[in-house]
Amino acid sequence: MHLTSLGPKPSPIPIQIHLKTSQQTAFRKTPTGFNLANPLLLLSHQAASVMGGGQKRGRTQRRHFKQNRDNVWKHNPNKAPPAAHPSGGPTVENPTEENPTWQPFATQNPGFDEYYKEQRIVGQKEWDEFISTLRKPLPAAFRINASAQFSEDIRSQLEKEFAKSLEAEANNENGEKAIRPLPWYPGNLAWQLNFSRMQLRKNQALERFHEFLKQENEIGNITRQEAVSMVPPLFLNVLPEHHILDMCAAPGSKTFQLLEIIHGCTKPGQLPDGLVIANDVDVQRCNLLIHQTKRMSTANLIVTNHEAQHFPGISMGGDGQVEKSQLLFDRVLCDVPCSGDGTLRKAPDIWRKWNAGMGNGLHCLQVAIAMRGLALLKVGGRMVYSTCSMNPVENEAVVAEILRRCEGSVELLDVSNELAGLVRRPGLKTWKVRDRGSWFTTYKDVSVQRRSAIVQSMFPSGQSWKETVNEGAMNHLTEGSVNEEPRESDASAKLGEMEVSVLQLERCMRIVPHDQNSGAFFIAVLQKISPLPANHSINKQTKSKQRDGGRMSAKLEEESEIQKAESVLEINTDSKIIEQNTETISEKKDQEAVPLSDNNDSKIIEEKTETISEKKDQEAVPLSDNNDENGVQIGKTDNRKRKLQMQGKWRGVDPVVFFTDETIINSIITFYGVSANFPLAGHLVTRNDESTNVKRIYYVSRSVREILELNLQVGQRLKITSLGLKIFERQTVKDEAACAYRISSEGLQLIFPYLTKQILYAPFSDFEHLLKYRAVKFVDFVDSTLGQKASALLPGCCVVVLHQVGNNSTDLKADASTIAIVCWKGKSNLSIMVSPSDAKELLERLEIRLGKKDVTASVKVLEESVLLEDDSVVPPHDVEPVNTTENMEEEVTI
Ligand SMILES: C[S@@+](CC[C@H](N)C(=O)[O-])C[C@H]1O[C@@H](n2cnc3c(N)ncnc32)[C@H](O)[C@@H]1O
Repeated sequence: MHLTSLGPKPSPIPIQIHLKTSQQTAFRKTPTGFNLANPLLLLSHQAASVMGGGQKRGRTQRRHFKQNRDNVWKHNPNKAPPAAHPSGGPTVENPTEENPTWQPFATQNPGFDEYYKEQRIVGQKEWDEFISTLRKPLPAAFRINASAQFSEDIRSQLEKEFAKSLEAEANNENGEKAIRPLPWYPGNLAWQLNFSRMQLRKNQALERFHEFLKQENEIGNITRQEAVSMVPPLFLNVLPEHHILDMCAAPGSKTFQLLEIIHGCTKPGQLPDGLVIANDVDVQRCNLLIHQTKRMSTANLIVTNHEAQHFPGISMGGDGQVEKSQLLFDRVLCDVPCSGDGTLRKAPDIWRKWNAGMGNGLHCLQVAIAMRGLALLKVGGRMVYSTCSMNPVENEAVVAEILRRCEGSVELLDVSNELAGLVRRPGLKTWKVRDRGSWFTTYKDVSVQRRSAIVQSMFPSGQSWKETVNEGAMNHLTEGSVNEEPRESDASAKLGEMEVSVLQLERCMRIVPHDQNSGAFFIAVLQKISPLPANHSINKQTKSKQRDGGRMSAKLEEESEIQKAESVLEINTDSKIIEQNTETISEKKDQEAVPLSDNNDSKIIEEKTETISEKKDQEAVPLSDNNDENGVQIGKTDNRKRKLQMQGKWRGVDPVVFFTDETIINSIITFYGVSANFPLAGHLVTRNDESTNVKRIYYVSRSVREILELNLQVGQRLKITSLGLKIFERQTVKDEAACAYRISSEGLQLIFPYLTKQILYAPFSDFEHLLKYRAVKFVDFVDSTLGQKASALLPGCCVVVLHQVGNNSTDLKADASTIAIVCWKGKSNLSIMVSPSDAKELLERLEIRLGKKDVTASVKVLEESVLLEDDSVVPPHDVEPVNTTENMEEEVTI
C-alpha cells in the first residue's frame, strides 16, 4: 500500500469523472478476477451469496461467493475490439478502450421486466426511471464505527477535508454532492459517495480517498456497506443490554452494526450486558463473518453454525429447585437468504440469472427461518425480517404467512415515524405468483402437480379461494392498497378471483432504487405480544432428559437434519468415535427418526450421505487451534482427521472450554498486577482442553459466559465456531522472570484500566519512534528516564502509554482518550507488538491530531522498518530473543 497523495494533489490525468451515474460502468477481469484478499470486495460477496438456503445450496453459494459480482463487464476473448473512443484514450466510463475485449454484461432480462411490471411494485409512470436506475452502478457507501477510538477524528476528516477535496474532483452535472452523510443514519456516521466502487478503484484522482477507505476498513474504523443494508439493524431499536440473535449473519456487516450499537456507550475496561449470537449455515461464510467482526474486538459475540430454521432451543430447570432459564432473545434479525435482485446495481450478473422461480424456491425456507426467529424471541421483543429482494413472494407473502401462523401473537409494527429521512414505500396487499411461464392470481388455479412447488402461502390471502371469498377479503382490494392502479392484464382475469391480503401489509417497507439512489430492500418490523400458539412455540417436539439424578430437566430441541446426518457418518466411518461417543449416539438414537443401523431405507441413507460429503467439503477449514482465532486456517495441516474431532460434540469444531488453570491465571495476575476488580475467574475460555498447551486465551462477557454455561449443561447444543476476545497469548520466553502469556492488542483496551505493573508512559516523541521504527534501544529514548524505567521492567510483555499532550503525570486514569500499545521489553530495547497496519493508522491519526504536516514521511519510515523486519535482513535495532514478526497479530488473508 502506498500513500503518496497526502500532500499536493497528483498531477491531472486525462480522466473526467462524470458523476451522472448513467455514464458510470464497472468492469472486471476474468478469469483471474479480483480476489478476496481485498477487503473492499467483501460487500460484493454479500450480494453474491444471497441465493441459496440449506445444505444443498452450499456449493453454489460458495461458487458465487468466489466470483466478484461488482461489475457490469465481462471478458469475451472472441469479441472484436470496438471502435476507438473519440477522446483517444481509455476512460473510467469506457473500459473497453483500456482492454478492447471487455464487453458489458447484459443489464436486462425481459422476464424480470414482465414480472415486476405485473407485480406493480412501482407505478407505470415510474417504470422507466426505476429500471434505468437499476442499470446504473451503485454509489459506494460506508459507516464509521461509532465505538472506534478515532471515530470523531474520522467523521471530522470526512466533513472538513474529504467533503471539499472530493467535490473538486467531481464534475457534477446534477448538483449532487460528491460525498454526503445519509440523512436517516444517526450521528452523521454513515456516508454515501457519488462515485461507484469501480470509479474509486480506477480513478487516480480519487486514490487518496480510496486508500483512506481501505485502511480504515481494515482497521475496523469504518465498514463499507451498501446504504440500504444498514437499515434493518436500526429498526431493531437495540439497547446495550439486549440479547440479539442474527439468524443468517454472514458475511456480517449487520452483525458488526449490532455490536457497534451494544458497545456504543461502553467505557474502557467495561463490557455491555448484551450480546450478539451471529449464526450462518455456511461454515466458510461464518469464517468471513469472524474475520469481519474481529475488527470490533468484542467479548460479547458468539458465532454459531446452524440451519437457522433449526436453531437450537435451550431451556433449563423449571422444576422448582432451579430457576428456569431459556435461551431467548430481546431482538432477532432475520436477514434471510433471498434471490437478491435488490442488489442488481452492484451484482449485475443477476440480470442474466434472474427468473421468477428463484423467489418461489426460497419462500418456504424464509417462512421457516422467520417462524423459528419468532419462537426464539421474548414476548415484548422485536424481530426484523428483511431481504435484498423486491419480490413479494419472498417479502409480503412471507410476512403474511407468519402473521397467519402466529394467530395474533405477533404484530406487524407501524414504524412510519421511525428513521425520518429514509424514503420507503408501503408493502403490497396484492400480488401474483408466476410459475413456469403462467401467472396465478389465486391458489385454486395451481395444478395439483405443481402444488408441491407453489404453495398456498405464496398468495396474498394464503388460503384457498373459497375461504378468501367467504371472509369477504375482496372488499379490501382497493382499500389502501399500494398497487391500486388497474392492471391491464387483469382485464382478462376475473377480479373476483384475485387474492388479496387482509393483513396490514402496508406497514412493511420496500426501498426502491430510484427514490434515493440506492439498492432495493424489504423490511418488516414485528413485535411478539404473547407466546406463539403451541404448535409453533420453542418447545415444540422437545424431548425431556433427566440429568443430575433428575434434579434438572434439560429440554432438548429436535435434532436438525445435519446432526442426524453426522450421527450416521460417525457410526459408519469411525468406530473410535462411536466408542468415545456412545452416550451421544444413544441419546441421538432416542431422538432420531432415521434408522441408524437399519438399511431398509437406503434412500434416506443416500440422501444423508450426500449432505455429509458436502459438509465434509465445507469443513475443510476446521475450527481448531491450528486455525487463527477466527477459524481461518493458517497452517497447512488438514485437520479433519484430528483427534480433536472426538473431543467435541460437533465434528471438526474444537470444544469451548473454560480456562481454569490457577497456576497460569495467578502468574498472569502477579506479573501484570491485575487488579482484583477485573473478573478473570469464569471469564476465560480456550478451544483446547489441554491446559498446558493453551496457545490463546479468550475473554467472554458475563452474558456470553451465562450462555456457555447453559449450553454446557444441556450437552452443547450450540455449535460454536468462535467466541470471545483474545486477551492472552502464549509466548516463548527464555527468561524465567517473564510471564508465559502476553497481552494481545485487542485485549489491551479491556484489561488496561486494571493493570498496575509493566506499564511505561512515553512522551509523543518516543511513542512516535516506537511506532515508526517498531523497536527502540533504551539508550535511544529521547526521554532518558523512560529508557531507565524500561530497562528496569521485568523482561517480557509490557504496555506503553502515550502521555496526553501537556500532561506528564504518570498518575493517568484510563479513559476513552487513552492511547496505549502492547510492547516487549528485551535485553536492551523495547519493541512494539502491534500489526504494521495498526501502527500505521495510529501514527497517522496522532500526527493529524497534532497538526503535523508531513504525515507521509513518517508512514514511509514505518513502512521501511516493517520491510526490514519482515525480511529479517537488518533489524533497526538489536535483535531480541522475541521474534516480533511472529508475535505480531496475525494478518489473515482471506
Ligand atoms: C442475505 S445473506 C445475509 C447477509 C448478512 N445478514 C449481512 O448483513 O452481512 C443470507 C445468508 O444466509 C445464509 N443462509 C442460507 N440459508 C441459511 C439457513 N438455512 N440458515 C442460516 N443461514 C442461511 C447464507 O449463507 C448467507 O450468508
